[in-house]
Amino acid sequence: MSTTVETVSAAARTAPAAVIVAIDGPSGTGKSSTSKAVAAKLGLSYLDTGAQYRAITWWMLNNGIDVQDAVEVATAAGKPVIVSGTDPAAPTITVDGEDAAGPIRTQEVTSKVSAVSAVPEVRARITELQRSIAAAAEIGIVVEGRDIGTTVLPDADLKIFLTASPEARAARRSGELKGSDLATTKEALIKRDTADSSRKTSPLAKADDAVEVDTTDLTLQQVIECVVTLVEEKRAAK
Ligand SMILES: Nc1ncnc2c1ncn2[C@@H]1O[C@H](COP(=O)(O)OP(=O)(O)O)[C@@H](O)[C@H]1O
Ligand SMILES: Nc1ccn([C@@H]2O[C@H](COP(=O)(O)OP(=O)(O)O)[C@@H](O)[C@H]2O)c(=O)n1
Repeated sequence: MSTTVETVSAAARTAPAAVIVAIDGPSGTGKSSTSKAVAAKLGLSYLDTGAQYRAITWWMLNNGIDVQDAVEVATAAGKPVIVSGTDPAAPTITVDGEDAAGPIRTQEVTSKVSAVSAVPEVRARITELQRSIAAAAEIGIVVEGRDIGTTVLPDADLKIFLTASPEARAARRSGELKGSDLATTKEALIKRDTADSSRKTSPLAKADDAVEVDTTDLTLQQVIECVVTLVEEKRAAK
């Protein structure tokens, strides 16, 4: 009996303390790439909250919901079952048991997601899901989105707010979307940022205690190293 207790307390002494990292910012600033790499490097879980808002939007579109009708969206918000896999090497997302990783990235979902994510009932549902996933991450988690530092996890150990010029962000995004026009991509991106920043319920915003990192002139590797250093400092101080 005493051996078990001693073994457990020895393990507790050597295990790194769970660390919660919130990474927010507009589209194309490098949140997903940075968060995945940092989580993989430090052995943490990873949660892409944008994928969850995309997943609920995809479900609404598939189920004949008028996404411009906030009342209709609010009424349906509790129906889909969204499950996120938090391994940074292979993050997954399913809706009612169906793999949604591909379909949530279509232009149609991208152009509709801001309307759905602005509905308070949608945010309440997804926020609750995000908090339960973060609470279950024993070693810690990197959670990326728009309102993680301000609303979802206001007590996070470390909050990062990534920014970059609209030109840099549009160039990165159109590099991903084969054959897309830079000006159109930039316009769509600015429109979505404006909608996300101006909604009433938990808009895209930098938390007062977040560290702002402008990634415009940084390589992805530099951003990853910067965030890894900040997390390690927080871990050491715990
Ligand atoms: N600092 C950077 N420099 C150049 N390209 C980057 C940088 N950060 C991310 N990228 C690239 O930009 C694209 C968008 O990055 P992503 O991580 O998806 O951004 P977000 O999650 O903020 O929308 C990806 O193709 C990624 O590889
Ligand atoms: N925490 C979050 C994350 C995303 N979102 C919404 O989900 C959309 C898609 O997020 P995303 O992270 O996949 O977007 P990209 O950065 O990939 O373009 C955003 O434009 C927001 O409308 C949100 O409202 N709150």
